[in-house]
Amino acid sequence: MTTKVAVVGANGRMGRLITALIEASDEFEVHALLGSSDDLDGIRGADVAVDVTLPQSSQRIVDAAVALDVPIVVGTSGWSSERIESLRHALGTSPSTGVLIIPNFSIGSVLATSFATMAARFYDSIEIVEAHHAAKADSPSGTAVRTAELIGAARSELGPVAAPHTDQRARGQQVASIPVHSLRLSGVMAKQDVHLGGTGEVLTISHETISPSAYESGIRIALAAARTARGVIVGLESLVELGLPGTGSASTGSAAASAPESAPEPAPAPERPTGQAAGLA
Ligand SMILES: NC(=O)C1=CN([C@@H]2O[C@H](COP(=O)(O)OP(=O)(O)OC[C@H]3O[C@@H](n4cnc5c(N)ncnc54)[C@H](OP(=O)(O)O)[C@@H]3O)[C@@H](O)[C@H]2O)C=CC1
Ligand SMILES: O=C(O)C1=N[C@H](C(=O)O)C[C@H](O)C1
Repeated sequence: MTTKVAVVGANGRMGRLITALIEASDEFEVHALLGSSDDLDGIRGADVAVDVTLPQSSQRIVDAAVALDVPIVVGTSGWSSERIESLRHALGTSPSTGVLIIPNFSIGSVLATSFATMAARFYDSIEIVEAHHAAKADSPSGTAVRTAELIGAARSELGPVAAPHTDQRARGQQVASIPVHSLRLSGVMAKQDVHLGGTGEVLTISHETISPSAYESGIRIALAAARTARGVIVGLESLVELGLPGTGSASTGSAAASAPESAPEPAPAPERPTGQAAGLA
């Protein structure tokens, strides 16, 4: 039985990638391809919808999917922990459908964020530098916001990071007290460096997406999981067993706050015998 998917944002970069992936798959089929001038009622009857649009459009699309009882995977950025909490509240205690908010479909990015979260309580001086292609509409990136929020939660007993002179504009935008600096550059796809400064040392956790193919495995995992999920689920790490302390659906901080009401069993950690995402592909 194939899963019928409605792609919202089908004309965009991610929408085209997801459509091509569905069309090449035996597991999924296209139910509808929706752009900004299409009626969201086109989602009706799909097994799963996926939203890859703009932060300012995403809430309305999620609301439409929930109203039609169609589970939705949200790849669009802009879902801060505050927005997620109000969505969770709106869905109530026994939701009949699922909303999977996946700030980054790349397993490497999710691992890098988890590593930074693990390291966060050992360093008081932490800043994030993210770089994206020049056509990206929003800043800071959804991944940087998620990373900063998870770091902030991991340090909840330690308090804010030590970030001097944040009244000066060039010091970035503070998210959960962590300065985030956004570059929008030709030649870059997506990159994030988390710098953790300590006594006599700096730990830098760096991840770079060099091809959109990095998103494909995560997209397949999220689409497959969405069909039976209930409630709000945040992050690929809730769907894939990373095997790291302090990660997964039983994670700490805002990841715990993101624990799904009814998530599917996490997929086992992918085996990567060739150094590629073999187990995820
Ligand atoms: N989670 C992840 O791993 C990733 C997430 N992203 C995020 O995904 C989002 C999309 O990125 P990208 O594809 O590069 O962006 P693009 O600018 O290429 O595409 C955005 C698309 O959104 C469509 N759109 C806007 N509003 C609506 C609406 N109300 N209904 C239907 N479609 C709408 C536009 O449609 P039209 O052309 O018809 O006007 C446009 O084609 C961004 O938020 C980005 O940050 C990106 C990469 C990876
Ligand atoms: O717009 C993009 O390209 C990306 N957006 C997401 C984000 O805002 O974090 C995910 C990835 O970084 C690519």
